[in-house]
Amino acid sequence: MNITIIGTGYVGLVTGACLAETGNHVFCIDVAAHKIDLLNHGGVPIYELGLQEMIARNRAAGRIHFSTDLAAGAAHGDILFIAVGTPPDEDGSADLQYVLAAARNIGQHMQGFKVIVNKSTVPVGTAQRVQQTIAVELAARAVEHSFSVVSNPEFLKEGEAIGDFMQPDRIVLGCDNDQNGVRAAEIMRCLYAPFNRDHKRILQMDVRSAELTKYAANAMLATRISFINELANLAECMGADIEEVRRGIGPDPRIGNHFLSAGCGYGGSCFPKDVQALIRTASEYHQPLPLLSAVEAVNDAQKQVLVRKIVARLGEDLSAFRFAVWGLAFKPNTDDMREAPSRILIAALLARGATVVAYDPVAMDEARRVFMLDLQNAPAAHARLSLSEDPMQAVAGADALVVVTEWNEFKNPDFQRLRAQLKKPLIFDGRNVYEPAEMSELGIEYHAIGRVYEGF
Ligand SMILES: NC(=O)c1ccc[n+]([C@@H]2O[C@H](COP(=O)([O-])OP(=O)(O)OC[C@H]3O[C@@H](n4cnc5c(N)ncnc54)[C@H](O)[C@@H]3O)[C@@H](O)[C@H]2O)c1
Ligand SMILES: O=c1ccn([C@@H]2O[C@H](COP(=O)(O)OP(=O)(O)O[C@H]3O[C@H](CO)[C@@H](O)[C@H](O)[C@H]3O)[C@@H](O)[C@H]2O)c(=O)[nH]1
Repeated sequence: MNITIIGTGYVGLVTGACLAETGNHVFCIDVAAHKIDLLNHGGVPIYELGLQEMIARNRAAGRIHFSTDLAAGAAHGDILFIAVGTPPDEDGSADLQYVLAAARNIGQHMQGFKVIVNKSTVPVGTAQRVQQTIAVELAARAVEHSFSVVSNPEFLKEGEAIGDFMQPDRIVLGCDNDQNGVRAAEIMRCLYAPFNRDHKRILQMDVRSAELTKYAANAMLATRISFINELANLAECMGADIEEVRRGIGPDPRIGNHFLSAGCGYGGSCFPKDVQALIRTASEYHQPLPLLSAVEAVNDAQKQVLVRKIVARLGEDLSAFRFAVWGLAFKPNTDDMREAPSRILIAALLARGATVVAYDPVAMDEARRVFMLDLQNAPAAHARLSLSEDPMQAVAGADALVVVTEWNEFKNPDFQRLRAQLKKPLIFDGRNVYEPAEMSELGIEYHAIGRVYEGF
């Protein structure tokens, strides 16, 4: 099929590459000329495992093209995916300006029947707004072309995006019940047939339920994380170990093991903004969501947990201390630092006078950009932050190591060397990467999240 993807970010690029991989002719459009230029020169603007190779293979086969030409994009696709950002607006609601701009562009240029697919995460009712926006543009052109807007939320995780897209748990299709909706549903089922070989993955439903399904999934996952973090903090006070508790509850199939890792809070471009947006949408319906407000509040507090532990151990004034920070991305296997707990931690350490040397395996360029913005009003603090290209160099002479992201390369370092490099054998671990008993044996003072550490 001929497919157009509007927006070449984490979702759009992965969707485009995976649909090209299954034989479609894909045209990827973005307003960011520098991204399109990079893609047309063999680069990829984001770090996602396997993506560069997949794009290169499909470019060489002539199945994927990149352009800023919105008119050509609207003309090319029988199916037009909207995969642009929906960042939080000032009041926490999803900012739909990019989605509606994409809809306007489609309406200004489309010819013949089109399936418009909303892949961005959007509040209930957005498909209707997209439909109305396109209709207004068609009316302005005094043309009649039929189309249908499908809600097809995306559930991929960064760092595992290609696997998630190629082997999805489910493919949610929200389609209208009218003639165009039925036609669109058939086309979408055909497009997704290669990802639905056991015929059980596609879940077709009405559009509004599909839109809410995406928020429900993220809200549920965020709730599990805040729940386990709250219990971790309690376990710590009581001398219980949250990892044991997790082991104890996970085998119950009603609970399960996944998404119950205690840590220094959830970040990323999705959970924080989507929980916030759902709370905001609910308030428009005069239906408060106190549970999700608590999930958000617990997470905001949890992002401070490492700072609290550091201050409790070393005092409020940290100007005499130097900290090595391992991990800047909001999770491993991505360069994404949106809402990353590392940003809160580093800003708080610097604000208390500390010196920080940080390292991340792939997010170093992003870190330079992000901290330039985060610390633009605090030049003196910014001057006390440096980035090191090597994890052991970052640790050299530091008073403590703080682990914020559980990259594989941090899981089993040369502990003797690490201990020798640190000025004090002191680790604050925001992701429970190490075993407290092993740290005791190594003579390292260890502070984790909700774990029992008996000292050395
Ligand atoms: N990142 C994820 O893991 C993930 C997973 C599932 C769903 N989502 C949702 O998917 C959507 C996209 O997220 P993302 O992380 O890919 O965003 P992103 O910020 O990485 O990419 C969005 C892209 O859209 C482009 N864009 C903006 N307006 C445009 C327009 N009018 N025409 C063409 N291009 C335009 C931007 O330049 C940018 O390159 C969001 O709604 C997000 O919530 C994200
Ligand atoms: O047990 C856990 C699991 C995750 N996290 C944190 O939660 C955040 C989000 O992690 P993850 O869900 O793996 O990453 P995302 O790429 O943000 O993916 C989420 O958000 C996407 C965008 O909506 C959805 O498509 C995915 O299904 C959903 O998992 C990260 O900061 C993790 O460190 C924890 O603290 N404990």
